[in-house]
Amino acid sequence: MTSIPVPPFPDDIPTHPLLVIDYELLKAREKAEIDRLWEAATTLGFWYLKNHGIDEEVNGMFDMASETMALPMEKKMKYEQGDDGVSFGYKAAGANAVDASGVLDTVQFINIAKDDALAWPAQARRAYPHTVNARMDHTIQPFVEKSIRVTDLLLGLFEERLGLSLGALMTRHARWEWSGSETRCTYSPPNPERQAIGAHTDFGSLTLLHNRLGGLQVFPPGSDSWQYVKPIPGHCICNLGDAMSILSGGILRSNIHRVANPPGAQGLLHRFSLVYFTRPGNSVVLRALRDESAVIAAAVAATPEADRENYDTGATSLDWFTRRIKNQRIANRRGPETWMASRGMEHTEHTAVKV
Ligand SMILES: O=C(O)CCC(=O)C(=O)O
Ligand SMILES: [Fe+2]
Repeated sequence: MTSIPVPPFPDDIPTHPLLVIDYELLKAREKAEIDRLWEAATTLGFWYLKNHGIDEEVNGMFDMASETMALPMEKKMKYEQGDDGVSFGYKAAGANAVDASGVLDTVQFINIAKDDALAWPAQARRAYPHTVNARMDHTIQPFVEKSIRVTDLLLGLFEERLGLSLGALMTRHARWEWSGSETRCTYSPPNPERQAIGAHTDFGSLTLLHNRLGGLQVFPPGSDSWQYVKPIPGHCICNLGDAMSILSGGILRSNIHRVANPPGAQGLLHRFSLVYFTRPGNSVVLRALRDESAVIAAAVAATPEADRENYDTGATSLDWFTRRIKNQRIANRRGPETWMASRGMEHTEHTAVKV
């Protein structure tokens, strides 16, 4: 599927510009580039990353996604993630709500735990369809390894800028600790009427997203509308999730986003996307690290009293993740309150309503 040409993203549709950050310059510790990363991370919390070196593995992952999604439904359902708040495995279309009124999503996922990719050929967390197993060692493992390498560099840079000691974030994302970190392939058929994925902030720390078609939209701070983020070949879209916002006392931004039908002629195509989510180790308590950084302590002190409790959740990463996944599942829905119970750091005025 990598060679199928796609119609271009329309040029008459407004898009939200993101800063383009060069991974090679970050690796070389170029101060000007690290400054731009910091600007992106503390304003919108989204940026493009070029020269990440994952392209070949990304192509293989898209092939794995189409092979997996083409399996008969009863095969895929054998690996369904279930309703208990675990996200590894397959998710069928319509298993999650996209808003408080309970409208159903249109997206399918295959989510593969970082712990399974690294443990292969042993099984850590769960079993997967043969289309996944067949590509574990030459596609999925290298993709996960490279995604971890990129993520570790970014976490190290954030540690420094946040005034944390060396390893303060890294040890909270240790590769050996079981976590919700996973790679996800998404598939959604054309549907101009419905959202593929409802408005949300990401649950974990850092997301690396490889998009070929449009459809991703952000709701920028201070804006009054959803805006598309245009895919750029060879550039991944990075964004920060709730855990980084909480650990940093709100200095790093976890911005709300969703997936709508791709615009223009792209809207007639079947959409696949590929994500690597880094989430803290299961045991990590989600609270601002104010006792480890004067910068973070000052940020929390400057937060309005009513919002300060957001930075001391009392939840472990596992609790946080399980609650959010579980309460999105339509099978667990009792009413709008179930959707609200799935919420994290979303700016709530934009999340419960259809905009
Ligand atoms: O498919 C996309 O463009 C974004 C997916 C996403 O936001 C997610 O899976 O959390
Ligand atoms: Fe997301």
